[in-house]
Amino acid sequence: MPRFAANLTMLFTELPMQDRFAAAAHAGFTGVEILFPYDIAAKDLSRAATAAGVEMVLLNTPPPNWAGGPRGFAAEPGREERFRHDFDRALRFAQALRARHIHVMAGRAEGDAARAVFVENLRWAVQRAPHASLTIEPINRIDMPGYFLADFDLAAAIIEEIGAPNLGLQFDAYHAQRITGDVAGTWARVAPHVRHVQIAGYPGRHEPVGGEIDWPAFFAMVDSSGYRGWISAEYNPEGHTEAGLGWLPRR
Ligand SMILES: O=C(O)C(=O)[C@H](O)CO
Ligand SMILES: [Mg+2]
Repeated sequence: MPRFAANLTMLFTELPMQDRFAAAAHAGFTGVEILFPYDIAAKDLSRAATAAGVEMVLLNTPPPNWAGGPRGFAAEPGREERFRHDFDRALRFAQALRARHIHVMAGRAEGDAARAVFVENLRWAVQRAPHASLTIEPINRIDMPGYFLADFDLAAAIIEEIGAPNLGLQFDAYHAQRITGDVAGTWARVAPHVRHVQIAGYPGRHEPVGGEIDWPAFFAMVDSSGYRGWISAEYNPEGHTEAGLGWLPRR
């Protein structure tokens, strides 16, 4: 059975960030992720994670603008220097937090030049951080207009092309359903590349309960595929976070 992590950027927002670690542990999560942790000193976040006894699972490459700013530069021609600077910053945070994965965000771009730059930047990153685990995540363009990586087959092709042991796929079931309408079929195609999973109900991006995704079947499929990584709850709670955690196994 995979382990469950709480995305602290979206869950437990009733509390200040440092208090969300303990709240997640109390609720039954054994791991946490933060999309953009850069506003708080890494040592303070690390202390909170250690005190709560939770593992830091993932963070994103900057910039840290969750409120609608750019979402990375890895696929943007002409922004290679900025990408490398941001990547090194993410690496420092990931090392300080002992984070398992770094999600390399592609940013807004399109076309062959963007694909080539994305591949080139990822090749640089996997060599720059051979001991880090890097992920790329297809994100739907309705929620994130213009985002370069919005195709699971393209992500799988790029991972195969680069062929690095420290690069894999971040499979967000919400985006998979929104992009393809077939989360199960998409999983079946790309499962060998998956090294991190995120979940949210579709439609609505709330708790993984009901809606278009058959959650018991999804968890059974992920489990039987041999995936042994983390499944992270990355959704906007309908109400109070705690009140919506009935879906979490082993509580
Ligand atoms: O939007 C998502 O699903 C993500 O996981 C991104 O990391 C958000 O920036
Ligand atoms: Mg996601």
